[in-house]
Amino acid sequence: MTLGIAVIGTGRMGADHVRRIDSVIGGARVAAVADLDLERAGAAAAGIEGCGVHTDPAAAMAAPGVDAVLIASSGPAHEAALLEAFARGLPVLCEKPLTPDPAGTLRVMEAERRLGRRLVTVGFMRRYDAEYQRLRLTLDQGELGRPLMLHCRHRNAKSPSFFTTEMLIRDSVVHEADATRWLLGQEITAVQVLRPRSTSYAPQGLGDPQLVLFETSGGVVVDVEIFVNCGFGYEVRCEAVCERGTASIGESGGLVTRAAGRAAHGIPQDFTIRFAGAYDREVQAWVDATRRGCVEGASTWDGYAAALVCEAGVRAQESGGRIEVELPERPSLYA
Ligand SMILES: NC(=O)C1=CN([C@@H]2O[C@H](COP(=O)(O)OP(=O)(O)OC[C@H]3O[C@@H](n4cnc5c(N)ncnc54)[C@H](O)[C@@H]3O)[C@@H](O)[C@H]2O)C=CC1
Ligand SMILES: O=C1[C@@H](O)[C@H](O)[C@@H](O)[C@H](O)[C@H]1O
Repeated sequence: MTLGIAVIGTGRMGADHVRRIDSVIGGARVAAVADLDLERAGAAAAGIEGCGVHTDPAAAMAAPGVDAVLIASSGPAHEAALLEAFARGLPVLCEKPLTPDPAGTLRVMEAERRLGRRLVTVGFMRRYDAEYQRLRLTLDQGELGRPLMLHCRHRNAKSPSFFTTEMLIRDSVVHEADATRWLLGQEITAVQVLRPRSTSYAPQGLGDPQLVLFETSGGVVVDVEIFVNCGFGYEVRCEAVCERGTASIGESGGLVTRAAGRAAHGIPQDFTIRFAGAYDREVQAWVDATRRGCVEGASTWDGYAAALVCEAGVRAQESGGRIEVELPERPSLYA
């Protein structure tokens, strides 16, 4: 059976996911879309046969032929959409952050536990990126010895107009929170944030860049430069420093040219280019698992753990101190 998907939120990511489901991946169709902005929803659905266009997420989920939901609305709208999907028993792929704050994620987790089965996959797409997968395999194979440190760089050319200093952590560094847990198989136990002077290219009031430090349960220290108005392009790098060597990803965009005394390579301008393959694999994997009746990938628990790390990060931003992450015991549903 072809999976009928309701896509909630048809902004930048939602519209890209509609295009991906409609013309890149297999086994699924866009059955309905919803966005508060009807025109935007209509534009995303243009040319897709039988795709209903709505402003209300609940109406899109109730549309004929909907078997599953992809949530790509703004972070604060995720919780209501998730609970609506649960009420209908629909499997969900939800863009990160699962909710912007751990209190919201906890409510979602409690609702899913009451259902007694997993319905949610969180869109932490780096888990599907070929370079991240090779880095994890390299660490798992153990030839480099135990990891000691990760040096991460996360740079965006320009932040959206609605971006706040908190969002550098909750919206951007949330990726490194998940990637650290996934790469190392360790929990993040404490967070510190150092705040250099802000770039004059950041909108007024935005503290950009920042240096975020994680400590992990296995004694690894992770530094993350988050810089969302770097100006020159989109870069996500990670270097693992291990006992017998290092492994790094994100160093070059692929092709390198050498001419007239210079070597050069292009830099992607945003995540839709750098992570295009990862988004394709993520959505395909979710569709395939859902059609088999399975739920795979990052769980609500992973979304919660990342949200707790980000909460500690925001408190560390405010206090300038070292904040411990209080992670409760993992419920058996997410074992
Ligand atoms: N995995 C990744 O690399 C990325 C993930 N994201 C995530 O994707 C989500 C969407 O981000 P963008 O597309 O960049 O934002 P956007 O602002 O371009 O789009 C959000 C859309 O959601 C709609 N919306 C908001 N509340 C709604 C509601 N209650 N019901 C229906 N529609 C609603 C808005 O009208 C807007 O069209 C966010 O969770 C964001 O964190 C964004 C960029 C990259
Ligand atoms: O998820 C994303 C955005 O929401 C976030 O704002 C960017 O900083 C990240 O690079 C991107 O992957």
